[in-house]
Amino acid sequence: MKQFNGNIAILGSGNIGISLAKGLVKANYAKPGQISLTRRNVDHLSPFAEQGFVVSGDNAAVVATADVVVLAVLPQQLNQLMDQIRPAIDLKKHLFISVASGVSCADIRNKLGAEAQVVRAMPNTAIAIGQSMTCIATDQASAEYMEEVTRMFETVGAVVKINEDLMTAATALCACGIAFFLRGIRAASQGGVEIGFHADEALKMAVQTAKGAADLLLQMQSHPEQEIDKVTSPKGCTIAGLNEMEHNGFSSSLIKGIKLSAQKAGALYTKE
Ligand SMILES: NC(=O)C1=CN([C@@H]2O[C@H](COP(=O)(O)OP(=O)(O)OC[C@H]3O[C@@H](n4cnc5c(N)ncnc54)[C@H](OP(=O)(O)O)[C@@H]3O)[C@@H](O)[C@H]2O)C=CC1
Ligand SMILES: O=C(O)[C@@H]1CCC=N1
Repeated sequence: MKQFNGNIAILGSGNIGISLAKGLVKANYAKPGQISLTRRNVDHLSPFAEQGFVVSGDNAAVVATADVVVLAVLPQQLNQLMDQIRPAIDLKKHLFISVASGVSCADIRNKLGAEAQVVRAMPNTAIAIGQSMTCIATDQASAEYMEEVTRMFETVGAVVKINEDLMTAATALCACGIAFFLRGIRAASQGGVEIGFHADEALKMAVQTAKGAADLLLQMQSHPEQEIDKVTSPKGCTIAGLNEMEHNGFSSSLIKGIKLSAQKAGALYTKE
């Protein structure tokens, strides 16, 4: 299996780029000195320089020193970035991992070269603490590159390999999804304040309750409704609250939001 013991360039070190860098270091996949971080406003990266990361505003220079190149700018910023790095690419050496929503491996090869090894990854921000749900896909990258990308993302969470045509769906469910669950926790804590708790204790209670719900499903490998059935005592308060939420569109709004996010994720990139 191909092993990358070399340098990783994260081009576009914003929210997800920095989360990835933090996660890879926390997981001991790489040392800070092996990870180069770029952005145009490079001053914003000085806290990371202090932690030992290489920081730069020069994408092409960083690519020249890297084995793995992570494309982590917005879809709307990607064409310009790829134009910048094209002269520095060594197609025999570089593995490209794109986390950009709605940009296909073929779109990236069209810009970087037909022989480019391109894998798409869709992590979420929990990658910073090793708890990402990351979906990965490729159309043409070799099995050994896919194995290495799997190994890399398995150090920072769970990995599922999917067909590339499902990547926008994965964006909505997993990458956007973490925000949906966070909003759910926030809403629960606001309910907790209305019924008598201080905000800090309500939030702590809501967070631990959400964690318990997720862990029940992970550890018992059961279906949510099986676990819900154990909570809803006949004529009880849980079913009363749950049905009131459903009358107000709880499941429906989550489903509709996920569908809209998936639609939007597929429309963020414009080919040039
Ligand atoms: N946020 C998330 O949870 C997730 C995001 N994604 C995807 O990751 C990508 C980034 O999203 P996100 O992190 O939220 O966005 P951010 O805006 O936080 O990060 C993008 C970064 O790219 C930098 N940038 C822009 N142009 C260049 C350039 N030419 N060279 C170097 N750096 C550049 C920007 O900094 P500056 O302006 O200083 O250059 C910015 O810090 C998107 O494609 C998104 O779809 C995927 C999964 C999850
Ligand atoms: O909101 C966005 O467009 C990005 C993609 C997935 C998460 N954040």
